[in-house]
Parts: sequence; C-alpha cells; structure tokens
Amino acid sequence: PDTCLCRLCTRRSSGAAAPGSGATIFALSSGQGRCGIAVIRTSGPSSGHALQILTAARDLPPARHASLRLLSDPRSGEPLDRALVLWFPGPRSFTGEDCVEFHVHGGPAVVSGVLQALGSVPGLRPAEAGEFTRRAFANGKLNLTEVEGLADLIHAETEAQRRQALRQLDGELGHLCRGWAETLTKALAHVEAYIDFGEDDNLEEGVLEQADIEVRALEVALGAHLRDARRGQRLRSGAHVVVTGPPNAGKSSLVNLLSRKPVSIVSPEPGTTRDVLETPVDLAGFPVLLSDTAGLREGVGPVEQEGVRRARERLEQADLILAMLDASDLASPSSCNFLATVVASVGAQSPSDSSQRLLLVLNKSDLLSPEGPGPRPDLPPHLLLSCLTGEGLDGLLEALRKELAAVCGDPSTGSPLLTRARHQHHLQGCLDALSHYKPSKDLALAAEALRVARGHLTRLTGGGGTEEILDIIFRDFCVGK
Ligand SMILES: Nc1nc2c(ncn2[C@@H]2O[C@H](COP(=O)(O)OP(=O)(O)OP(=O)(O)O)[C@@H](O)[C@H]2O)c(=O)[nH]1
Ligand SMILES: [K+]
Ligand SMILES: [Mg+2]
Repeated sequence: PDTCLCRLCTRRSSGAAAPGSGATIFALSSGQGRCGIAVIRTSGPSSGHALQILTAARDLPPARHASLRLLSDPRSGEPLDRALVLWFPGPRSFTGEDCVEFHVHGGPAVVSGVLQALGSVPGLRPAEAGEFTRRAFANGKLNLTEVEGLADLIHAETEAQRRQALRQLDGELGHLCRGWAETLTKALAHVEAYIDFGEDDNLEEGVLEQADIEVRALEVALGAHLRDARRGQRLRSGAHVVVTGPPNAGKSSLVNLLSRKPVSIVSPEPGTTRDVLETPVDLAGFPVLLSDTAGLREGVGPVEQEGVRRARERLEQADLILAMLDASDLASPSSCNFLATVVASVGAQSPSDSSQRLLLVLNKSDLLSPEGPGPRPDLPPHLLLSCLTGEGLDGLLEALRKELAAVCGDPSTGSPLLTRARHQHHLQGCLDALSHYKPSKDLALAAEALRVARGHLTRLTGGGGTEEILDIIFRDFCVGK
C-alpha cells in the first residue's frame, strides 16, 4: 500500500473499494476547454485521503453533500481555487469505490493546477479512457448493456437516440435478458431432474412438458426481437435515406432544404449532380445519413453514366427512398420511366417485410396552375411539395417521422431495441442453440442445448465477458467517463 508522509493523514479510505482495484484514478470529467465549472473526479481507495490533503483538513466532509472548500497545492500550500467538493464513500458511488468530485472554476489554469495537485498525492494516477465506467462494471454497478447505453447517451446527437440510450442505461434490455436466462435455468432444472429421477414416481407429472412449453415460447420471443434487430442498429448509427428521381426534379434542392446547408449544387441544367453526396442530418429527431444522387436517365456521356450507376448502387442500400418527380412534368418519358421502374418495384414489396420503404414526392407544386387538373389520378400515394416556396415541407417532415419510426423503431414505445451487432449475435446464438433442444430424443443433449443458450444471454449482459469484448466497448468512452 502507498504510504504518505503527510501529517494530515489520519485515516485510510473507508475500505469499501473492491479488492484488487488498485490505484486511485483521477480525471477531468467535464468537457475540455474554458467553461464556467469543471468537474474533476477521483475513484479508488485513496480518494478520501486526496480530498483531505487538497482541503488541508483532518475530517472528510459529510458524505454526498456539496461543501465549499479552499483547495490548495499540498506541495507548496498555494491556494488553487475555492470549490465545491463532494465525498461519495463506496459502495454508494458511481464506480462502487470511494469517489470524490471537485467542482472547480473552469479556467484551464485552475483545472491543470488541481490535476497536478492530485497527481502529487501518493497512490493517485491519471485515469485511462473509460476507466471510471469500467470500474463501475467490475463492481457490479452497471451491466454490459447498461455500459453500452451510457456510451450511447454520451454520444447521442438526436432526440430518438437519447431516448433509446436512456432506456438501455436504465437496464431494460439487461432486464429482459435476465428474465429469459431465468426461464432457461428453470427448464434446465426440470430436464436435469428428469435425467436424475426420471424413473421415480416422486417426480411431478408433466415436468418435461412444462419445460417444453416455456422453451418454445422463448423461441417465439427471441425471433420477434431479432426481426427488430436492424431497427435498433439504424437508430444508433443512422438510417440511410436516399433521394432519387429523374434529372432536374429538385433532388439537390430538397437535400439542401432538409440539411439546412448547401450540400449540393443546384442548377437548371439537368445532370448537375454526378457523385453521391452523403450528409448526416437530424430528421424529426432521428439520425439519418441523407444521400443526394445523380438523376436517373439513359443515353448520356460516360461521366454522367457513372453517376447513374452509383445512384442505383446507393439506392439498393437505402432504408428509405425519397422518390422525387417534377409535378409539372409528369408526362415526360423520364418521369413515366421512373414511375414504372423504381417506384413500382419498391411499391410492389409487401409493407410488412422490413425491406425498403418509399415516399413519393411531387416537387415544384408552385408551377401547377391553381385551377388546372392536379397530378395524374393513377399515381400511387404521394405528397406535394415546393422546395421553392417551402409549401408542403411540414407534411413531408411528418411523413418522414412516421417512416423513420418504422425504419429505426420508436424508442418511446415498444420493446427494448437491439442497438448493436453484438446483441443480435448472442440472441441468434441463443436461438440456434435452442433448435437443438429435443428432450424427446436425447435428454443429455437437450440439457446441453439449454446451457449453451443460457450462456449467450449471460454474455450479452456481460457475465463471463472476455476482456476483448470489454476493450471494444470501453474504447468508445473518453477519459473521465
Ligand atoms: N419552380 C420551382 N423550381 C424548383 C423547385 N425545386 C427546385 N427547382 C429548380 O429546379 C432546378 C433543378 O433543381 P436541382 O435541385 O438541381 O434538381 P436535381 O434533381 O438535383 O437535378 P440533377 O442533379 O441535375 O438531377 C433548379 O433550377 C431549381 O432551382 C420548386 O419547388 N419549384
Ligand atoms: K439540376
Ligand atoms: Mg442534383
């Protein structure tokens, strides 16, 4: 253990830290740069001691109460700042260890002065990225899906992402998995009892049948969640929305309007956009990667032809297609061709399969004469818009919100989403293992299938997680988190 020469050092930490957690770590936990208040945290057995040294006080402040204290450098005695300090003795702290928070004035000199003072206290060292959360996980304060939720919450950029991350941090997904794992444990107990006492009369009737019913119900539930899997991942990393249509329909005008910046060149010349231009936008609270593409037409030069090829390629990856036509030009060959190919082929898919979705937008509504006949009566469902006047934009945004809720899943309702490929992998593994559960054939193999299936659920929430997985997940965190 670290020894301290400081005369103030009258007691060690409250001893609540997990055994073997080792060093006490410290870091700036609020953002870098000049700010009103900066928060510096410590975690580990020497936290209380560090607080005593920096406040030159024999006693620790009352636990979990903000106290105003003068902080000074223990080496020179020089005052550093008048700050709020909070003392969180373990295990009732974020990491489960003894923790201290210093709320100091946010000037760079104050922050670096306090960090240096902490670094001079024996037993303290700067924290590595994600180390606070890692300790919280090691001490059972958060399970793995909650850690992922916290990482997502820190990185959330849109409303829907924030809601989803908060739900995961609240442990909804972990709770669901634990319930499923319990079902498997019970079924396993029944099968094992049957293996041991199968011939006995003492065994309750219908033990195996009950296990069977529960396992089959679990398979149905897992299947339903897996079908939702891509939605949660889209919510985390952004849904692909691709704007397509014949040349000059106003695709680039719409992309600029939705992203509120001049992403693409707009001009009266057909064939202006050639490359695929991708921009991240927040559409109605959902994270979206919006792609502008070349107008679809044949018989053009090689460069534009390559643009059309790229546009078609990008179209295949779209979660949601914004199909755009010039409302004043619906009879043209390029419009008819577009309706007959792209719009008809996506529209023909059944809406229940989770493949692509499409919104048909008729732009340039300002060019339609108020008395004249509206758009063709044989058109599929569509929205009228004018990128020029902004008319119809609210309706389009509302339609987009509905479509994106279907594409990404609605994080305010419904069951917890699987936001990562890791979640999908383990649920699929669990389901695959259950397909080998056939107690009528071989009881020992059936029991093994239940064990393997349960193992996948446990690993999803971090039980028996390997260091490798932990490294990948904690890599997302920054220092001080
Ligand atoms: N009147 C009117 N003109 C529009 C509207 N939207 C776009 N335009 C005009 O239509 C022309 C083509 O617009 P773009 O946004 O470049 O069309 P595009 O579909 O991206 O064209 P390509 O990239 O060449 O395929 C430009 O002159 C725009 O100013 C609209 O709502 N009303
Ligand atoms: K154009
Ligand atoms: Mg364009």
